[in-house]
Amino acid sequence: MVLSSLSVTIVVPVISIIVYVLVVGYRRRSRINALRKLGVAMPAGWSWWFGHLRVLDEKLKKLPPDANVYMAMHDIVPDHADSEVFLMDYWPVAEPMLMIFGIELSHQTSTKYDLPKPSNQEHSFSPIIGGSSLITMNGEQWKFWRSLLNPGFSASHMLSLIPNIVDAVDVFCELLEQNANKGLFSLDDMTTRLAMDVITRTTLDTDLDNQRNEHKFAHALNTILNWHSFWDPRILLNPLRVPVQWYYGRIMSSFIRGELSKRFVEMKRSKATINDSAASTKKAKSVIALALEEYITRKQEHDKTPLENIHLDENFARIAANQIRLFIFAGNDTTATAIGYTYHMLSQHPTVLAKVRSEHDTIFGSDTDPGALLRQQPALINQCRYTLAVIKETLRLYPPASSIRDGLPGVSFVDRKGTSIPTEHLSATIMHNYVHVNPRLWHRPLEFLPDRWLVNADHKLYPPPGAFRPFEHGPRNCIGQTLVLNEIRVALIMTARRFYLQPAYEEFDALERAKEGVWMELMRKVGIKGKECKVVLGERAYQTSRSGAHPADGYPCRVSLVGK
Ligand code: HEM
Repeated sequence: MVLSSLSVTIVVPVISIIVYVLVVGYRRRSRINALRKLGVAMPAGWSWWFGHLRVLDEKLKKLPPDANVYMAMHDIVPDHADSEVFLMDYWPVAEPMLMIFGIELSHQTSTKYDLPKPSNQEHSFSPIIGGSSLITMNGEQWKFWRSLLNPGFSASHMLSLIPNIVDAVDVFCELLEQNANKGLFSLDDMTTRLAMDVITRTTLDTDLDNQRNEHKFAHALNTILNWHSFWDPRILLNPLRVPVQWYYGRIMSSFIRGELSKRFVEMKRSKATINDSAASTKKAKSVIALALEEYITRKQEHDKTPLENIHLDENFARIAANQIRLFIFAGNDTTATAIGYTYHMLSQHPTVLAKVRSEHDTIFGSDTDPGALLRQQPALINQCRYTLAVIKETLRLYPPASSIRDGLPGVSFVDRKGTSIPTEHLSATIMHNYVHVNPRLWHRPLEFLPDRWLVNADHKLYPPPGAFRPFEHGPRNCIGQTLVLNEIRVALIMTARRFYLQPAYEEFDALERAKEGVWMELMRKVGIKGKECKVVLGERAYQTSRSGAHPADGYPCRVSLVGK
């Protein structure tokens, strides 16, 4: 009797789970079949049991294990040039996804239908960001926060923050000088620390001095990121992951909440003394200070609350802290990568580097301190048109991010062949890497040609509207794009004529081989261990899957002083 009730307790749930999996599985597989019948493009090799996972696995096997997963699409993309989209079915691991690499479908995703951010994104980002934030919000909540934060990122306000960037780049120069004519160092590590200092200075008005010594806040974020993955079961199932991320999340949170409270008190004080000339000639306000100012103004005007009675509402403070964590997360790796690849491109194209230097000589003079000039006249960066062209061309070839959205019931895309694709139950990703080198859109797509950003609209090289989208288009475009373009320009203006940076991968690989020892060498010689693939599409500094698509192995590099 006991045995039979026990078996009922075990067998019934097990059978229910199996039936549930079969029913859900059947329904999902049938949807893919229906899409196939509609003519939706998808790579060959689809299986009823594993969707396109085996196709993906075959492609990934040809790449280094840390290569960016989008690289696996390289052979598949040309097969779908007529539709400029294909469906990858990640069953049973994830939702099927439309992989987009044309302008029209990108426009439908980001602008025409402005599809929502994936519903599970908030949960995946939560250990890093702490909860709800701009990048995962939708609807009215997103509108409220975006309108509050937009003024802080406006072009004119960003210009007023150039001196903060110059301060951080000054430290970067000091560290490059210390490394000059010495051993190998990781450029990626240095640009990541620089980007962190710039973001915290500009968004929070806090100097972490993280470039000289890793700050506890940066350490906490890096540790959380090291324990984070969107998909890797080895990380996700590790029982230590949750407590580690919780512990370091608390460190980040308490630091930001402390800084936020300080800024709030400062803002109230400055508002109370608004007519005091000493207060009004203060230095430029950080992004969050402007948001707090707007928050106080709204409280005063809408709720008629007197200034002295305004307090930082707990709910507002919690989400504001998440927004700052988001800025630091969204802006740190991506910007660091963009700076690093810009130096890489200059190192590979000496004539371009010469033109950049000559532009800086013309605008800043050949023997002045460009940092000091920029502090006084930040608008000078807008005269550096060729420098900007170099940065854009780098972002075209090495975009650090992509865009993922959820489909909606009733919304159908139309691909270039005219096929209608119902988006319900699908996700859609705009693959910047492939939109940016789509040969239908770009002339000489794989070549690094900054001049394409300076030619007239009737020139063959002229970029077609909507084809360049590293920061995405539409209402959910990147709020930090002006900051990024300013930061890289300032970095180049202050370094390009002073330093000469060269990648040192061959040397790095030789050192790594030497560390492996005799045993591994023997295994390779007899063929037990295969030859390691370290190049992707001819590039040793290939983009990896680390958030922001960092260059492989941290971009080992050497630096020397120009003319010495
Ligand atoms: C090279 C550097 C950067 C690149 C390539 C980049 C790229 C992007 C892209 C593609 C999106 C849209 C994502 C989507 O559609 O799902 C985005 C959104 C966003 N980015 Fe950036 N980003 C960069 C730097 C920054 C910086 C420095 C900040 C902040 C200081 C920042 C803050 C944000 C935020 C808050 C959003 C969400 C905007 C919204 O949904 O309203 N990003 N970024």
